[in-house]
Amino acid sequence: MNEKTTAELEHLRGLIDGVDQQLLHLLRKRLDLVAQVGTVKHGAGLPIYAPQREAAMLAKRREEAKNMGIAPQLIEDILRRLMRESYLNEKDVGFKQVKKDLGSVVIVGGKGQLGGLFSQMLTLSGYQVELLDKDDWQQADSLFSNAGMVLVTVPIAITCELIREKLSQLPADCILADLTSIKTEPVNAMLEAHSGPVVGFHPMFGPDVGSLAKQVVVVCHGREPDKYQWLLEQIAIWGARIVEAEPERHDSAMQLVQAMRHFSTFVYGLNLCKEEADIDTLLQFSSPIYRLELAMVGRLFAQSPELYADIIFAQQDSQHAIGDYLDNYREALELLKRGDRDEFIKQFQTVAKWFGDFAPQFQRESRIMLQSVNDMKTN
Ligand SMILES: O=C(O)C(=O)C[C@]1(C(=O)O)C=C[C@@H](O)C=C1
Repeated sequence: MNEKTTAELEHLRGLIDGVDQQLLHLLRKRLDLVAQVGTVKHGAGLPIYAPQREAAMLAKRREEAKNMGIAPQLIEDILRRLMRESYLNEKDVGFKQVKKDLGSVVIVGGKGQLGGLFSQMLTLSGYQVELLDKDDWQQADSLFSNAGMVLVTVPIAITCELIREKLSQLPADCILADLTSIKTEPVNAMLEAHSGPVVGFHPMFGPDVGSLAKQVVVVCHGREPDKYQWLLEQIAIWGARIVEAEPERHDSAMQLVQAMRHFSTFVYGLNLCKEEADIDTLLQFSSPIYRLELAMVGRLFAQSPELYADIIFAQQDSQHAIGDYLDNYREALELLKRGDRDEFIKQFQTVAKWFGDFAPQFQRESRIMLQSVNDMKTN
């Protein structure tokens, strides 16, 4: 680089620094306004997530961006990231308490991660939360006697046994609820153990989400839904979307969504490990989609083996789904071995037709994710 180029670049980069600093001031201003919105919403009991406001705002800003010669997707990306920040900041102001006269909430397994998240959300909403873990059972009776709700979030393998053995003497009007990722057996166990209100939940997210905005919580009704309607409203105020499901329908969908997904991810990691693949080299040669795939597989192994063993082994029926997958894999491998390219293309087209409009939709969504993966690269 000659001196003139260096000087020109330095000058321009100085101007860019100035613009970025102005952006910081604008961000500060926006965060302060969002905090005020949070306080107003907290007072009025409005949900953190306001989808109509978001859609209207994004549409307007996209239009304005276009008129200014700025890519509409750029402002959309920036605003979506900012709104993620809003969900986190608004959360800290606290939430309206829907049910004032509940008594305490006892979270059984409250020292686990998911229990911790629900404890935080309930506390931020003004409820008195008591945590009961395996070492504090001597306090159980006194905690249960004042409980308006008992929320069970222990490993799946011991959930039903714990419900049957430890939760059959709750006050009659106490709500019994659980957060287990399978629903049929825990909901039945709760209905057998307790004669009062019963409800099963499955939060469709991990405990590290930060905010519940836009997350999904599946609810399986047990008994006396009018007694726990307030809780559904409370969860909606936290920003989550409630999806109602019959326990059996939930569990059969979970075989595909969870047990099989996690199992094939496990096998993928197992295969890399047995093949002694060198992750550094794989990353060096990886396209964004492969990096994303590696991240999805690798993140499994950063978590608790017991948790995943529980999820996979809890559903006996998932063996069928996994078996079917293996059969399809084997048949597809035969195709490859036969060199039957035409049949591969035919089957590809059949699947593409079956995906229908979802295929291009997923392509659009994943393009944005892949661009983010690329943005994360530092070398
Ligand atoms: O306008 C609101 O209701 C806000 O909470 C602010 C905001 C934003 O950051 O602009 C954040 C979350 C909502 O989903 C919509 C918009």
